[in-house]
Amino acid sequence: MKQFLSVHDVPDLPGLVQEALWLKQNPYADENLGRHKTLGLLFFNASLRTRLSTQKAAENLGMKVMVMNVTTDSWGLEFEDGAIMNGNKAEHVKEAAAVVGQYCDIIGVRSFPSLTDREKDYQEQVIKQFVKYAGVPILSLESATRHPLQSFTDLITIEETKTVARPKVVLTWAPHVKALPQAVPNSFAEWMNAADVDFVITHPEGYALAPEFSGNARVTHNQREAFEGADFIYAKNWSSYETYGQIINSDPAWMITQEKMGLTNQAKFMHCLPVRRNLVVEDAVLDSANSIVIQEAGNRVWAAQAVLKRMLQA
Ligand SMILES: NCCC[C@H](NC(=O)CCC(=O)O)C(=O)O
Ligand SMILES: NC(=O)OP(=O)(O)O
Repeated sequence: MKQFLSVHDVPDLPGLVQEALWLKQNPYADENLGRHKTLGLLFFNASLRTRLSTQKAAENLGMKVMVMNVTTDSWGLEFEDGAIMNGNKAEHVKEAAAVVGQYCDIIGVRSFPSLTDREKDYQEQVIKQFVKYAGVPILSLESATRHPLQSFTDLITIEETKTVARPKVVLTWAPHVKALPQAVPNSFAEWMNAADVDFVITHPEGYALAPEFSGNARVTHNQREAFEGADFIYAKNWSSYETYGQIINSDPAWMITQEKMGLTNQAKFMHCLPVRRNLVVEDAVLDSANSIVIQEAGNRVWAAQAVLKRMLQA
């Protein structure tokens, strides 16, 4: 793989899933593959899981890792072509990406959307500028519209915990106090549509995902109906795509409760984390035996390791 920005960069999805599950059993099998190779991780936004799991994955492959919180530790970056740089941005991405490319063999980038300019966010300007100017392969650590390492993790977690061959997987919107990106649900939908699962999305009116991501998934505004017979409940808040970046519903009735989990086929509860307790999901669900959020976060290592392995072999 020459880059990892979306599921479209994966030539054989079942093969990559098996690779990640194999690496979970054999974490040090490729400990010399990344010898003398350096991974740079650039964060424009906060992270706990992505930062630590990707670093651990790279170290399991023998890579050296450099991590930078770009917004606080480096120069303000300009992304507009032809900009007259007389404001507070000291460096253009043309130089910055190319320079980091001199030090690193692979560069990971996390950059959230503005949530103010839909067209610009969905053009993925930031990560695409890194692809254009870095001169080395780029790994998405969550971009404006996608979080492929998370979605890949979610798929391997479903694969290792499913009890039926073709599980019913439900992506459900849940309330939140902040306007959050659509990256996680977009990406989850894109990966589930590419996998062999029965995929359903449920959200309040006005929260439809961009059609390029929801694809042919079944969509319902009736959360209880969606939960019936589900094998996996994947909860996530997102801000509206239609009324771009806005919170247009905060109805607590959409919170995930034990009572609603009772409608399912003893579904496993999933969330990418961080999650706000008793707002998105009640304590009783997160603390139940059916919650697999910690296992899911643990699997971030194996997803990242499988992807980095393929990128090193490219
Ligand atoms: N990387 C996983 C999710 C990151 C981000 N969540 C957040 O910003 C939560 C922030 C808060 O709860 O204050 C999101 O939804 O895309
Ligand atoms: N799920 C996830 O990406 O977590 P972080 O934002 O903490 O990296």
